[in-house]
Amino acid sequence: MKLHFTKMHGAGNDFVVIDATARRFQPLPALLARLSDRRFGVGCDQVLVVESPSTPDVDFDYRIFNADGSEVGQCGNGSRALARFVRERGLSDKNVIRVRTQTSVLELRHVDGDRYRVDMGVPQLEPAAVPFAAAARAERYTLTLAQGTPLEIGVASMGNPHAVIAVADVDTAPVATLGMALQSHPAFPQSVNVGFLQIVDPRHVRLRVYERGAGETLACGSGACAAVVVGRLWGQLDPVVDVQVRGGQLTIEWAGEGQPVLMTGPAVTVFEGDIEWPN
Ligand SMILES: N[C@@H](CCC[C@H](N)C(=O)O)C(=O)O
Repeated sequence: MKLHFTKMHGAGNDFVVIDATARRFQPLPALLARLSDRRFGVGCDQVLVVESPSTPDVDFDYRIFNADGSEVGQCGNGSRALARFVRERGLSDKNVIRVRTQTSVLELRHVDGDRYRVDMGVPQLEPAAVPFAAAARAERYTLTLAQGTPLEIGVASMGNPHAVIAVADVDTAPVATLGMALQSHPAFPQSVNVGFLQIVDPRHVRLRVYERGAGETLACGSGACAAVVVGRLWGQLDPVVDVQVRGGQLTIEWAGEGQPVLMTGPAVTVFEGDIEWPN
C-alpha cells in the first residue's frame, strides 16, 4: 500500500502532513517512526494528521505526533502548516479555519504570501494546568536539579507544557543538557518543552527550544508563545514581540492575562510523495 504525504515546515520546524479526511490513517508506532526518521524514512519533527471534524463547531480535527511517536495536544508551527495544507489541497476555502487538537481549539488564517496567523488561545498559568508541581502560582519558580543546583524558571501551558529559562546568549546556552534535565525532572509529570530565552530588547527576543519528543528543533511555535507570555509576566516585554528562532522569525502578540496569544509566521510546502507501507 502507498501512503501519500506532504512535507512542510514552519520556520524550519518540519512536518510530514497526512490527509486522513477521506481515508483512515492508523497511527501505528512503526509507521510514525518510518515517517519521522531522517535516514530510514521521510524525516520530520512532527507528523500532523488532518481528520474530518468530530464536532460541528470545528472544520477539522488536528492530531499531532512527535518524532518519538508520542501524541500531544499542541503544535503552533504545525497549525500554520495545516492552514496552508487544507487551502492547497482544496479541503477548505474559508478565510478562518477552526481546528481541534487533543487539548485546544485553534483559529487559523492566511495573512499574505507564506504568512499565516494562529489564535493559540489563552495561556494557562496555574501550575496544575501545565502540569507542574508547585504549591501556588508564581511568576518565577526555583527548581533544584539533580546535582543540587538551583535553576529559576517560568512555566506556562499553551495546550502543551513549557518551561522558560532566561539566558544571556542563546548561542552558548546548554540547550540539550539542561533541556534533558528538565524533561526528566519529577516536577514535570508529563515532561516539558524547554525554552531558552534571550531578551534583546522589549520588542525582540532570541529563542531556542528543546522539545519534548523531538529534541532541539529550528523553531517551536507554542514555545515562542510561552516564552513571550513568561517574559511579559516578568515585566520585560512589550505586547508585540519578534521572536528570532534558528529557522526564521515569528511574531507573537499577547495583551495580557486572560487574553489569547496570536502567532504569525511562515508555512511552506517542500514536496509531496508516496511511501510504501505494508497493508
Ligand atoms: N513544534 C511544536 C510543538 C510540538 C509538540 C511538543 N514537542 C510537545 O511535546 O508538546 C510547536 O511549534 O508548537
